[in-house]
Formats: sequence, C-alpha cells, structure tokens
Amino acid sequence: MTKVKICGLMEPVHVQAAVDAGVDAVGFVFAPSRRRVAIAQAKELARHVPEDVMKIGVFVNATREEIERAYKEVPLDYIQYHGGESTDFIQKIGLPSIKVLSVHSAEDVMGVSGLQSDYVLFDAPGVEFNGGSGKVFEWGYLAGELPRNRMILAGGLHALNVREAIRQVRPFMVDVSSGVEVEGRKDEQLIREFVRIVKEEES
Ligand SMILES: O=C(O)c1ccccc1NCC(=O)[C@H](O)[C@H](O)COP(=O)(O)O
Repeated sequence: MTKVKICGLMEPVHVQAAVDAGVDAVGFVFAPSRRRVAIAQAKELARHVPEDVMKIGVFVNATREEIERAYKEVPLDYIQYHGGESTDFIQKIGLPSIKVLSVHSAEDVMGVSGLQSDYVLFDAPGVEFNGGSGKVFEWGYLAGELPRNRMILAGGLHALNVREAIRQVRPFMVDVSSGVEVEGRKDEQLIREFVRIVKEEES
C-alpha cells in the first residue's frame, strides 16, 4: 500500500487529524516559508505523533548545526534536503535522509542514480519558496527505470488527482501540503479525505 505524508503541519489539531486518519509521515518545515515552524513549536507538535509515524524535518540549505539541533531536539526521524545540498554534505551529516529533486524536465530525473539518500522526493519547482507550491509536474518524466521503493512523489497532489498519480508513478509514498489546505491553512476534512483515498489505492 502506498504510504502518505502530510507536510507543512503547524497546529496540533492538524497533526492529530493526520495521525487519526492513518498517515505514515508528517513534515515540519524549518525553511523560509509561510509554513515555517521553530524547533520549540515542532517539538510540541511531535508530542502528538506516535512512534510508528515518521517525523520529517524539511530544510533548505541549512547549516549542519541547525539540522543536527532540530533532529535531536524535536526529535526527527528523517531530514528532507529541499535545496541545493550536495551528496557530500548529506553524507557527512550522516542522518537518515530524503533528497529532493525539483523536476523541470526529463533531464532532472536522470540525476537520481547519483543520489545516496535513503529516499528521493520528486517535486515541482518552487514558486515563492523552494517547495509547497501546489504545482504539478509532468509525471511522465518518471516513467523510466527508477527505484520505486525509495521514491516519494510530491507536487500539487490533492484528493482528485492522487489516485491517478499513484497508478501512473507507483511511488513508495505520496506527499501533500497545499492540496489539504483551505485559504492557506490545513483542513482536517481534506486531510482525512486525502489519506483515505491513498489508503484505498493498491500500489
Ligand atoms: O511547504 C513549504 O512551504 C515548503 C517550503 C520550502 C521548502 C519545502 C516546502 N515544502 C516541502 C514539501 O514536502 C511539500 O509537501 C511539497 O513541496 C509539495 O507541496 P504541495 O505542492 O503544496 O503539495
């Protein structure tokens, strides 16, 4: 069954809704964004997350110190590198990792073989910030031989397109932020609906 991550959570009530719906991972954004949270805030949110749900911290070109501090204090299970971080930087830090590839073209996807991270997240290019744009990229770029068991699909997913996305791409996990928001704020009903649809879908 395809796993599901709800990203950009900022309020305990939304973390709880995601957990109750059966989410597999939650994401906290520590990068410049309207969804940015401080470490203390993420620590409070993490109290609502059971052990078997992954807590993922999203960073964009942060320092090693910032990343290690958040990993330890929240605590986090994975670091999502959503900027121009090199493989060397990620390996030196040595924490469980998700590297993001911003997909503008088919060529961007070819870079995947050189990535050593635990997972690779394919996202649409950012607009105002590096991620969370609500834009969809061309899923057809992911049609070739790719490591499906390490693949996370993001970018403009919502209740009406996620079934088709899973059928076409067959990722390990899908990731959503804007698609479960109303007027820029997470919505409990949309979270429940999104998770339900993903869980119904065979992968
Ligand atoms: O969500 C943000 O505001 C954000 C800002 C800067 C870097 C990454 C960010 N989000 C990371 C995510 O994992 C999002 O879920 C992913 O980009 C998809 O977002 P959306 O298209 O809004 O579903």
